[in-house]
Amino acid sequence: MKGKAQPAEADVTDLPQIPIRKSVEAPPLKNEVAPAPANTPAHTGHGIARNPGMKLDIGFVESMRNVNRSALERRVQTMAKRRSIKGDNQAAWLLRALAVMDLTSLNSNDTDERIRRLCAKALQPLRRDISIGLGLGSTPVRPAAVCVYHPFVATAAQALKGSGIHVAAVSTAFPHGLAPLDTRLKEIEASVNDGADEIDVVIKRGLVYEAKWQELYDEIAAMRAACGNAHLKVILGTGDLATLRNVTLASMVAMMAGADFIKTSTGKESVNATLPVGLAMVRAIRAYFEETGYMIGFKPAGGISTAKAALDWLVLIKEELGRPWLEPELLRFGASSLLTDIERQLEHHVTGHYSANHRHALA
Ligand SMILES: O=C[C@H](O)COP(=O)(O)O
Repeated sequence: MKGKAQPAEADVTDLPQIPIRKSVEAPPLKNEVAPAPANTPAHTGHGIARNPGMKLDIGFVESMRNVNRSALERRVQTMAKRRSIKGDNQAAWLLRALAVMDLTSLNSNDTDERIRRLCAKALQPLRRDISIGLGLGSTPVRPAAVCVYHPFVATAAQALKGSGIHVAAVSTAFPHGLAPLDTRLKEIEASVNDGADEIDVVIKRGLVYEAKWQELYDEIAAMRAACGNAHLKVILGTGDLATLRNVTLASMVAMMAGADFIKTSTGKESVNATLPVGLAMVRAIRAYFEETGYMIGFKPAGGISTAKAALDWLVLIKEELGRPWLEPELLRFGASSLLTDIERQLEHHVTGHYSANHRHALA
């Protein structure tokens, strides 16, 4: 991915100071982080090697079949009850949520002008008085990426040039993914040519229903090849997949095919990102890491619109995967309206009162 995390961010969002009880920390991971080869072109700058993928291993995929929904739901409920993040710590976590955000606009009535305004918001996401009140000084805390439909990639790339903010494109016939493969691959190439350095692709959910794992693998591998150096986020459309077992198996196949991130939802399904689904996916990420040593990113997306929801997700990820997964290289929130609530909560932290939503308007 292009650019690097802003160095001073780590100071204001120093999560190890967050009072999460030691007993609920994620257990240590089995393997060491895979070292990045010095000449890896897409090396992220955080010592994280890009997932090269692996041959489809049906035995490994099938070994993940036994997903216990009620156990996952219980785990999620326990985490929510234990969470207590207040005051300065809460502000720090909210800044972290902002730093890992893919600020998104995926509306059928998007225009170049609207995307330019979205990019302006990404460049200066917090009102100046709030930034100063938080003691951020001139240190910008900004979203990791702006995420748009293909026709707006060039506009976003131009508006964000030199900022270090990535440009993500939803390509491959978003949100259903039902165009011919060749058409979808051409869309990826066009987005990369226009300046996208991250591509969010959707899978054909029917391939999961029919357990056509080889075809799913082949399609994702072809998409990865079409991305070149751009990073590939694979959207599973989990609300369409019916079972957590399907979610887990699709996650495994996507990672084996070379996904840099796996992402829950398009935001267009009737059920979008939920914590039990997220838990199933991060456990698949963990299993893949323990098997291969490669760290795959996670992007919950769709319906995450409140600061409280973002905190719940951050706690889940920290407890299940640990601190390294709280960096933009490994975590993103796909969200169109979350920034508004985060800014409101940070304003409250600074001033003690809330202002109306329209004072934090996005595009
Ligand atoms: O990928 C991102 C999602 O489309 C955003 O969904 P949202 O509009 O529900 O936040």
